[in-house]
Amino acid sequence: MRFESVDDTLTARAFAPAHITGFFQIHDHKDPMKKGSTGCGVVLDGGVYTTVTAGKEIDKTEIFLNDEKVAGDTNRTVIEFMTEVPVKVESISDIPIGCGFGASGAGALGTAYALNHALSLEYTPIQLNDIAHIAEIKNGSGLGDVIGQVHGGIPIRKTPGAPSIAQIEHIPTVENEVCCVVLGELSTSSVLGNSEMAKNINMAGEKAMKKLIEKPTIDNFMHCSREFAINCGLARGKVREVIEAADEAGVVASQAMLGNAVFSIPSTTCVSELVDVFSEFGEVLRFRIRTGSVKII
Ligand SMILES: Nc1ncnc2c1ncn2[C@@H]1O[C@H](COP(=O)(O)OP(=O)(O)OP(=O)(O)O)[C@@H](O)[C@H]1O
Ligand SMILES: CC(C)(CO)[C@@H](O)C(=O)[O-]
Repeated sequence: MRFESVDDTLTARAFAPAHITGFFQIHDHKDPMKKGSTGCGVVLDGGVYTTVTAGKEIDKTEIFLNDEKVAGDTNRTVIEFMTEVPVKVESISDIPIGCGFGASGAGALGTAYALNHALSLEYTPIQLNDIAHIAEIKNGSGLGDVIGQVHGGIPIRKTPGAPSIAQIEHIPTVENEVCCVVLGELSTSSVLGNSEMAKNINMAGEKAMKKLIEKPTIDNFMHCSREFAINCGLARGKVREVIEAADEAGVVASQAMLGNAVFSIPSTTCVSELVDVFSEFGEVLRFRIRTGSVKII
């Protein structure tokens, strides 16, 4: 692809939603198409807006997140897979980074869709979804977020692997409110790389999945997630305190995987009580469930 003049700029913008995992099981495989997770999570109306630009003035690929230059390894893997043209990727996130909201998956999906549109590369949505999944797997930044993000709502990921092969089923939902409080960051790759933790995650994840399948409701999803977070040993310290404070107010909350953050999907009558409890620990972030998926904007 050759750009004749500086006016000859190609650009496109995409939105990809956040995905909070409630519980999961790791499924290792040497083929990134088959590696991933099973589990269940919720897709939010907040997420990452990604603009991709190519042109004569852009001679090397650079990635920006919230106006700061970042390594953007997962985004880079997406780009290298799709084109040799250098591009500028600018993501603006209205969700916290490194806190269990699937920002890396949203960035990968947004990059894939915007790049495809900007350069008219003619990949299909199915291919773009798989490319984003493979980039997450190769960089250890996520396992199943991309699958959730492309389906919207509350997808139960019943089999692992890339979006084109993973089987999902939805928990019926309207666009309920999701409340969150963030206590700090937690690196996804550091948890996934700890073999003792991975063993505990898999034992607790299997139990949670069995229990959810028996009764696939939002209420049961929150109970299964809470039990998972405590059983696998990830919910400790302040995260545990927030979960217990919510218990006292009669609302089930759990940890956003994998982050130092707590989330809940309260019934409309409990929202203000939950917000009061969460606000004692930090700023309360309020979203709605997004039943749609990625979009070019
Ligand atoms: N949209 C993005 N664009 C560029 N870099 C990103 C983006 N999202 C996350 N990162 C980078 O990924 C790293 C955090 O990855 P991590 O997977 O822990 O975060 P996350 O995706 O927000 O959380 P989780 O996967 O647990 O939901 C940080 O170094 C951050 O700079
Ligand atoms: C590993 C994970 C919890 C990190 O966000 C997520 O990608 C998932 O559910 O597989």
